[in-house]
Amino acid sequence: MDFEGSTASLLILQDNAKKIDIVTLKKSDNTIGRFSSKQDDSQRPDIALTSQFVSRDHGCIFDKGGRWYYQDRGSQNGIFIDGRRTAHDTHAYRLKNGTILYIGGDASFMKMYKGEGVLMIFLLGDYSNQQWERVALHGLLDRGEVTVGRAPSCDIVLDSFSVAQVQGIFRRQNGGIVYRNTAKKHPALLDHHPVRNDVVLKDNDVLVLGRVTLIYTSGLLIYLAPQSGEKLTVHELCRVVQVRDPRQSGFHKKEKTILDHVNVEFTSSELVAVLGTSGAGKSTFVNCVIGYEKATGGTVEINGQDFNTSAEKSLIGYVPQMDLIRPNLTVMKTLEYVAALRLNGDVTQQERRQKIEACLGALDITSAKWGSRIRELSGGERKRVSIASELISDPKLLFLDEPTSGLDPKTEKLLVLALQNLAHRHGKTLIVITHTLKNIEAFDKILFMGPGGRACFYGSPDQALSFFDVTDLVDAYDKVEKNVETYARYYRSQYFRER
Ligand SMILES: Nc1ncnc2c1ncn2[C@@H]1O[C@H](COP(=O)(O)OP(=O)(O)OP(=O)(O)O)[C@@H](O)[C@H]1O
Repeated sequence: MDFEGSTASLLILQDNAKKIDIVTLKKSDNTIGRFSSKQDDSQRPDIALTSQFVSRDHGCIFDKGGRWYYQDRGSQNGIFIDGRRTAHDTHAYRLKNGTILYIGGDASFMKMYKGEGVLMIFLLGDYSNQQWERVALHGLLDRGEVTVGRAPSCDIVLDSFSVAQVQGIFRRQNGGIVYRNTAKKHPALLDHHPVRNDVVLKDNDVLVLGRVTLIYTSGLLIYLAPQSGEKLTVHELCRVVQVRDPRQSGFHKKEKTILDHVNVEFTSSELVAVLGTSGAGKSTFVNCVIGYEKATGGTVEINGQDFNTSAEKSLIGYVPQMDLIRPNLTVMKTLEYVAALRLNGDVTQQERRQKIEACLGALDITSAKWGSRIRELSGGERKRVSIASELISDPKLLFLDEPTSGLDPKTEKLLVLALQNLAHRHGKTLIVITHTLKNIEAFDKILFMGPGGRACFYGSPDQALSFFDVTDLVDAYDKVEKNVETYARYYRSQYFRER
């Protein structure tokens, strides 16, 4: 199985940000150490740093069971992880998306000492081909206040809907630089704390505006606007419910596991089918992931952060089986209502219209249909409008409950192709509960659930055929039903071995 989503990178700033590197991490140990050109190349660590504060064999970063960790290797100065010093121990520290690692001589949080410390930011995803933006903030401030936001009129434009039109202002004050977050509905975070009123920026501060992370260092702002690349990690997800015990009289209850330690990782731009016999736990799985039903164990993380507490919750959309759109509204009015509800107040009329048209376009709903009432549409068209309206808030992951049920074969195929288009051309990840195997070859991955809410397989349709040793996937249902324990145990061991 291919779990490409566990790729991670390290952004490294050295020499007062004169040198910026991005390293794609291997899953096994990535050794970190000091290295100079005078040393023998065979001693070169994977992450070779030049700072005098770095020990020759400082520490290492590795992946274990789909999670990333930093472990010290007896370094002299230790390391700061998100501002906390973790010197002289060999505990493995969990790294999450955006974790800041700093090696330096000064005990105050991440202050570069004569520019010789090293600032590193751990990022989930592969950023090797992306360009980091650098803005000379000091220079811009010579001309007065500097605005930052989504609007093209801002001095620093962050092209992301997660950022407000005008998110905040930088200005000079008493020789320092102050950031004020002016967008009340869009809080900013500075080194993981919400920004209230004015904050004075220090070297190597990490400012998070929406989903954009900016590093302030040596008068520069360095940032990478987020692309697609969201990752949803489901870890040991369980749901146990109380049911009436038929062996006992009265109201005696017993526990029933309807979702049993499910582990799976969804990555961007994939169309995923959730398959399984009736009652296998497909809906329970999806409902627990999106938080509609309460999981009794396990975690759901998006980009390495707990999904339930994460501001990234808006990254997920859900299209129920029953369309919630109102039959008497036109297609355009339907989307306008959703846009008014979901988009921030500072989105202009023009931006809103562009967004609506882009969502309709992504589902191939041509302008000829924009004035039609929902009740005048075919089942397939109605479903497309439902999906388009869910796209308004720009979710990166979209869960759909049997979107093709009740559609004729031709419409069904067209809808599946539209879903595939959303995944491959628009960078969405779609997780689709389905009972039908028609068009299954259009899906990138299959999550096969077995009775008792057990995950039995996750991989491509072709891999599923060889895995279950069948020529038609329909025969896998029977095999899973009869051997759920074996498949579930095998899946689990494979999953953890490959991470
Ligand atoms: N709140 C609950 N209390 C008791 N049992 C439940 C509860 N919710 C779901 N179940 C049971 O858990 C099992 C899984 O249900 P779920 O709806 O997730 O299955 P499914 O695979 O989506 O089924 P279908 O394909 O028929 O929609 C079923 O046996 C169901 O009866």
